[in-house]
Amino acid sequence: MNFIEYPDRDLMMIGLADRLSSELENTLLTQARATLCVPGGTTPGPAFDLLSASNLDWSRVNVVLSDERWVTEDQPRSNTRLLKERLLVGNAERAYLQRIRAETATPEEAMDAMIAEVRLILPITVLLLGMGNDYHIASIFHDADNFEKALAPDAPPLMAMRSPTAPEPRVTLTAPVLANAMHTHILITGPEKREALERARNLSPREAPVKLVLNDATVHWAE
Ligand SMILES: O=C1O[C@H](COP(=O)(O)O)[C@@H](O)[C@H](O)[C@H]1O
Repeated sequence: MNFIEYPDRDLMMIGLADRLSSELENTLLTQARATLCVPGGTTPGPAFDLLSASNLDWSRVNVVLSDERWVTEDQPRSNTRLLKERLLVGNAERAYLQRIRAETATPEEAMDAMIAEVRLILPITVLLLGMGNDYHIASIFHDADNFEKALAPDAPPLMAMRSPTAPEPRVTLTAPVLANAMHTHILITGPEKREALERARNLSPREAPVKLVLNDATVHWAE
């Protein structure tokens, strides 16, 4: 694990956006396309604002969420809504959005079609993840119904998840896909998440899902 502590959140978002942009740009020197995977939630918005202005050839970039809450896009908790409002604007409007949300009542009804589409944009070139205080990454919650299945080496790339601590059904990219990313970054803020991260270092992936990717990740933290 590489841990970067920044003097404040603004500088962290600038440093992170620069880093993600450089990694995508370098990949596009040798590959036709690159895939950027990003989290939802409350933390990454300012990094998205900066990244969306980056002077990349966004028409060659696939963007996919690490996970989605099964809510409609008009809901504030929709991660797709966050992406559309904060990342896929400006220069980044030309990126291809691989959706992991469909207009079906349950994730299961759309799962086979979404899995087939997600496979087309793998592997992930640049992975940005958030982390909850309970150590979850994407929507891999240790108390979720499909937790063990999502950790299996032969897990499909996308799975439905239901956790007693999550108010709605979720879909999430699974452990093999996340662990196979070329570049991995974790974005966290505040003392509680830093303490959780320190604890996670001595836990197993079953106790702390962040451990699935932590060893190879760069963690970006500011108070
Ligand atoms: O529910 C989610 O939570 C995590 C962490 O979110 P944050 O609000 O604490 O930044 C996020 O990474 C994930 O994508 C999201 O669906």
